[in-house]
Amino acid sequence: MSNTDFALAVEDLTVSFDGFKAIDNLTLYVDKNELRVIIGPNGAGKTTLLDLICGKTRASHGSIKFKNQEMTKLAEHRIVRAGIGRKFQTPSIYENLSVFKNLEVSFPRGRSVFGALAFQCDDEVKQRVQAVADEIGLGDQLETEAGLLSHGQKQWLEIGMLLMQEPELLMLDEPIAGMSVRERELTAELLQRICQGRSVIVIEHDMDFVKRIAHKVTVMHQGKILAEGSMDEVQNDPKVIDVYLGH
Ligand SMILES: Nc1ncnc2c1ncn2[C@@H]1O[C@H](COP(=O)(O)OP(=O)(O)OP(=O)(O)O)[C@@H](O)[C@H]1O
Repeated sequence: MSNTDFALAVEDLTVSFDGFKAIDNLTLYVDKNELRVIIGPNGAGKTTLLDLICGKTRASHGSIKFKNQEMTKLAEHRIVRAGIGRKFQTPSIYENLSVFKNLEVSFPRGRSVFGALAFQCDDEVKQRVQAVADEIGLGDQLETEAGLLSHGQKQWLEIGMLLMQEPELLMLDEPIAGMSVRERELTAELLQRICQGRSVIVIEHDMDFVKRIAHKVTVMHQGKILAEGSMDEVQNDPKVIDVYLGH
């Protein structure tokens, strides 16, 4: 494939587990500043697709290009460094550290041991921590121990930890699971803000939430793309109603 303007270009991607194709010759393009939601029934391959993009799982076949750079052969940390951040369902924050410290440790340090050692918490880091904390709605909770935050706040903190690295593609797996109604609203607003400077891919089952946030929806089924388009388009697609929304 030649170079494209897409942030992410996935082409002919396949992964087999013992002969079973969890992702089957899938092609998907995501624009810069786009918020894409992936929906589909259990076992459709949604999580596996994100695992492939972030390098946790290796493709059997096909290509994943991020800003025109091939990702399929890169180690996971190189994919992170290329600008891809991934949030899993369970938060992996440091419960006994403050919000400030959690964000501070996520600031990308110098790449060498010396860089890391010589690094001090200077104004640049403090400013970024404050900016990210404000973005995730925890700007006045910097000294709070992370373990004392609500479930929703912990999820936002983890998003903040990813934002500290300024990813150009952020991937989130069911970000509102377990959240209160108010937390869901705030998460929708947060996602709308953070996709203004980057692409975001969200896996989600809650259709009201999908309607609120999605620029475009991709429906997966049996490792393939069943439909793609606006929420209205996919919602009225008989194939989608048949395998997913009608149930
Ligand atoms: N490492 C693995 N080894 C074997 N099979 C796997 C592996 N990872 C995923 N699968 C299988 O691939 C299929 C797709 O799973 P995946 O978790 O990607 O689906 P999903 O669309 O995210 O589903 P859900 O909505 O339930 O999270 C499932 O049948 C699953 O059992």
